[in-house]
Amino acid sequence: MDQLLWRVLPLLTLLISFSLFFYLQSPIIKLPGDECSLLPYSHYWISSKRILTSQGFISGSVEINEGKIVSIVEGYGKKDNSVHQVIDYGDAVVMPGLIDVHVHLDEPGRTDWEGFVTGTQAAAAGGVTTVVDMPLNNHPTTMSKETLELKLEAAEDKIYVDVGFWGGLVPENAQNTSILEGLLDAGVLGLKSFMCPSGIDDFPMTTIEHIKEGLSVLAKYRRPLLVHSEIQQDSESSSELEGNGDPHSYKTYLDTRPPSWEEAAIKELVDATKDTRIGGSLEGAHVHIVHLSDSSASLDLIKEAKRRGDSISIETCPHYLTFSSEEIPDKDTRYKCSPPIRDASNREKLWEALLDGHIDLLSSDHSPTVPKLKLLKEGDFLKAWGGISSLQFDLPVTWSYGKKHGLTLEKLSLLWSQKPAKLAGLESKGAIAVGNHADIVVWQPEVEFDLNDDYPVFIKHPSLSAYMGSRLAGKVLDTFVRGNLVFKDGKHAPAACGVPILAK
Ligand SMILES: NC(=O)NC(NC(N)=O)C(=O)[O-]
Ligand SMILES: [Zn+2]
Ligand SMILES: [Zn+2]
Repeated sequence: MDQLLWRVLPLLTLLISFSLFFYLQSPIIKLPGDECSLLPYSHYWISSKRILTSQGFISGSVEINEGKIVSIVEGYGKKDNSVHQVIDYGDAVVMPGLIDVHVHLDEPGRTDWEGFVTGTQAAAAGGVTTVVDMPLNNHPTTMSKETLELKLEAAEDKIYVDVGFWGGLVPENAQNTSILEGLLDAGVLGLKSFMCPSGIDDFPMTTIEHIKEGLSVLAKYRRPLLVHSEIQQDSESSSELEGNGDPHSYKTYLDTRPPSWEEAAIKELVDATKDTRIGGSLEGAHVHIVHLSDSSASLDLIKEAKRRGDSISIETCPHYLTFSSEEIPDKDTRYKCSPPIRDASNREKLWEALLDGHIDLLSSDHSPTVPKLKLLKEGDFLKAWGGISSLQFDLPVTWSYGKKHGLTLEKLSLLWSQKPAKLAGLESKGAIAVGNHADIVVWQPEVEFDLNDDYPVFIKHPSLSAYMGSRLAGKVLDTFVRGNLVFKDGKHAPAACGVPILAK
C-alpha cells in the first residue's frame, strides 16, 4: 500500500500544481456574463508563422493579457498548448488592426443611413479595430461640447470597435473660439472642415480665414485639421455642363467637379501651412487633406509644401485607387462621390504617389445614405447623394488591387494602421508592440471570395456599395479589439465593448 502511495504521490503533486497554476492565472477566466469577447479568457498567446510586428515580420507568438500586448516571442511552435492558452493561426497573417480615420457613422439623427451598431460591426468584420467618426451627416452635427456629448450618449453600448471623434470647424465656432476650445477640451481628436458645400445644411463651409482661426486654436492643442479640399470654380464650362449634359452619364458629373477645384483649395491651404513650420506662427498645427483624388497639380502643390517642411499630410481612398471614370456604367450612382473618381491615368499616378510615400495614409470615407437618396433606379448622377459605402472592405479591396501594383503587407499596414494612428494621436495603437493595445486582425491574403448576396455584409445598406459583385482577395478570420475577440468566423461577440476614444 505504502509503495503504491509513493508511486501515486508525485503524480498527484503534479496534478495539484497544474490546477493551482491555472487557478492563479484565473483573470483568464472571465466573470460569467462578460460578453465582450468570444474567448473565455483574457491571458493568452496568438501564434502564427506570419506576425507583422513593429520590427517587421516574425514567426512566433504574441502574448496578450488584460487587453494589452505583454510580450512578443520569436519561434513558431515554441508555446506549448497544454501549458498555455494558445490560439494557433498557422500561416494566416497576424497584423495590427486597421484604423479608419474617415468614417461617417451618421448617429444620432440619421441612423437610417448607418449607425454605431451596423458601422462598427462592419468595421470588426473587416479587421478595422478603430474608426474615427466624422462630425457630419449625424444630426445635430458635432461642433460643440454639447453635440459631442450627444454623440457619446448615442454610442453607449453600441460600438463593437473603438471609436474616436473629429469635431466640426464651421463659421460659427471659428468665430467663437470658446466653443471650439470647449469641443477640443471635451476630447475630439481634431477638427474637420469643408471648403465647398458639404451637402448637409447644418455643416456650412469654411473660408481660408475660418481655417486660419481654427489652426491657431489647434496649434495650442497640437491636434490636426482635416479638410475637404475643393473650392467651387465658377468656370463657364462647369456650370454649362451641369445644365446641359446627360445626368445619367458619369462624365457629366465628372466634368462638373474638375481637378481645378481641388487645386484651388490646396493652393489656399499650402499658403496657410507655411506658418506651421518650426518657428512659424502656427507651429503645432497640422493640415490633413482628406480623400485626395487629383494626382496632378494638387499633389504637386502638397509635395512642394512637404519639401519646405510644412506640417501637412494626405489621405486617399480605395475607390480612387480601384475604379476609373471610363469604367463607371451609365446610371450607376453607387460610384458618385466628391471629389469624383477620375480617369485611369490619374489612378495610376495615385498608386505611384502612394507607393513612393507622397500620400501618407488610406481611409474609406465611408459615407452612406438611404437607397432612396442614392437614386439607384433613376440613375441621376447630378441629383444622387455623393458618398461611397465601403467600410467593411478596406482591407481586401486595398490588398486585391494593391498587390498588382507592388504593394507589400508592410506598406499596407503602414498606410492603414501606423500612419492613421499617428494622425489621430493614438499612441497605444497602430502597431504590434509590447505595451500597445491588442488590436489585431488575423487574415488570409491568399484566400479569394465573391462579394455576392450570400456574403455576410454588416454595413446598413449593402446595395449602395460599388464593391458588391466583385471578387476579392484577403479573407478576415478574426478581429481582436483591446484583447477581446470581437469577431470570429462571421460572428460578433454578443456585447458591444468598444471604447470611445477621447483626447486629453
Ligand atoms: N457629407 C458627406 O459625407 N460628404 C462626403 N461625401 C463624399 N465624399 O462624396 C465627404 O466626405 O465629402
Ligand atoms: Zn469630404
Ligand atoms: Zn467624408
